[in-house]
Amino acid sequence: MSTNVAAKTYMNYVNGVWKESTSNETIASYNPANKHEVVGNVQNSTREDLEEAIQAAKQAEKSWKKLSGAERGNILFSVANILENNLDEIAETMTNEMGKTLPEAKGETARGVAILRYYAGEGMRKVGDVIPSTDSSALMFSKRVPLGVVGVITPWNFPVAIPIWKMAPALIYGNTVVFKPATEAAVTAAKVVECFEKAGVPEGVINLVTGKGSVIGQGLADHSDVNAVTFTGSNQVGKNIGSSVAARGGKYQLEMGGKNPIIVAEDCDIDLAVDAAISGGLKSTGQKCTCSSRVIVQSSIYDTFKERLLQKVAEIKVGNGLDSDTWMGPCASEGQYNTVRKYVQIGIEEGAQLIYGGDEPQSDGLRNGYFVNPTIFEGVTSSMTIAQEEIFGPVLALMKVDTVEEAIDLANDVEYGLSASIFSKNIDSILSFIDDIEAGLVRINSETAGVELQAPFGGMKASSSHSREQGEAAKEFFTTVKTVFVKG
Ligand SMILES: NC(=O)C1=CN([C@@H]2O[C@H](COP(=O)(O)OP(=O)(O)OC[C@H]3O[C@@H](n4cnc5c(N)ncnc54)[C@H](OP(=O)(O)O)[C@@H]3O)[C@@H](O)[C@H]2O)C=CC1
Ligand SMILES: O=C(O)CCC(=O)C(=O)O
Repeated sequence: MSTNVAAKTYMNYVNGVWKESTSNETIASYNPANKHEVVGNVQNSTREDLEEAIQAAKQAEKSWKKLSGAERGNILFSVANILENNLDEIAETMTNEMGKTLPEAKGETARGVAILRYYAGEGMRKVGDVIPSTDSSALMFSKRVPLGVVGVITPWNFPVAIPIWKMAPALIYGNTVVFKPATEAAVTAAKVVECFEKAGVPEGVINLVTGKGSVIGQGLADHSDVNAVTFTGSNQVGKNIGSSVAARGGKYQLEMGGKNPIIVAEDCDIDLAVDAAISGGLKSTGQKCTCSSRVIVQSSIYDTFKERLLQKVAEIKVGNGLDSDTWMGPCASEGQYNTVRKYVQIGIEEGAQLIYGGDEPQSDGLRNGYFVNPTIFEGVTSSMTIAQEEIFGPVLALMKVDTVEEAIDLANDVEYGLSASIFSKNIDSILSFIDDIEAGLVRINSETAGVELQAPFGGMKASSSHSREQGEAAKEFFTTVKTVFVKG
């Protein structure tokens, strides 16, 4: 493990105390825009550290769940205010640590603030229903109660918003949390947890344990005192976590990949569709599970669409996310960079035509980062790897079809079903799309990415474990129901 002495070292947060791992080892987190710069060091934790955190969370749940929803909500309102006051610093850390541009990082942090306020308000809303009993002298009602200890395992691509959209609902409904962030975004995660500490969240209610996924993530999945696990990340890891938690009777929720299509119908506003393909496919360097990666275009407008797309993509400025003129930052890590390069090569070998990018920007200032240019393939068919597998990079695959029906069939011809969009002015095409598309997020004349915190979020098919996150849907996952029968 490498520790950089010049960079700050961040501790675990266990039972209200910032503490070192029993391993006495740290892991350095590097800036993907400059691989020689260490953003911070985080603890390389052990199962012993995790055990302490889980027991602290178990103990704390007894009193946390006894607070009223309004009391827990007031604490979350304070966390929101503290996060808002530290927005610039946290966003800058995010940009340094995983590469997204500063405006995107600020937008995401502001979204974290809004999510916290939404769930803080949830503390004043109902947690049950009165149900008429067949016995006229009895009172029957349902009451939602917390699950207990929740393990939160998150990825690096939304290092503020995803942890908050899992932890805020877990906490407001009375659960306690053990949080294992992605190692590549663990410094940002520590700064988010500092906001919870400063807001006075009682000891043990939220615990941060950084370290390897195979040790800490798997440890959460296996531990019988962890009542539920919520995960966002890759399909492979998600499936393993799901089966580990299910094997011991725990509850789990998985949000995983996407291979999201955007259908460009011949009657659409082509400029709008071009903007959506670029924004939905290339923002955040294509590292969103909701990113558009397949652009399915009707043949009658294909050439016009392609020409305008190429014109606009040529205007994209790749660079360090902190520079104000950068539109697209680096890949988040060497691993992601290698993955993108690998898929570009596979695309070429399988016969797709590379019509833009596929290489790296040549500017001297970018030599030390994991930069790639936006990339466009055409002549992509559904059997090709780049039409089937999640790349998680700035790569668009253009596919040509004759009809909207053909487009919808092609759109559905993947194992994933997270988000899908159509650009059309024809109400029949739009209604068929809404009915027939296999996706949890169905977007009309709007890009595939972009999630609203008050609405259910999740996918069909291999994209999720069929549950939904965010909005009121979170209540389903983070609580269980008691049916109470009272006879006087
Ligand atoms: N749906 C989405 O939003 C995301 C999808 N992905 C997809 O996954 C690919 C790989 O990205 P990657 O970061 O490796 O995603 P992972 O699924 O490996 O990581 C997600 C989280 O799971 C943890 N983890 C890793 N291995 C295990 C394990 N064996 N048991 C329990 N937890 C584990 C990670 O910890 P640690 O960081 O320590 O490894 C991280 O906290 C991407 O290229 C992309 O296709 C990635 C991120 C988000
Ligand atoms: O599109 C978004 O805002 C959310 C994307 C997301 O949840 C993810 O990439 O994991």
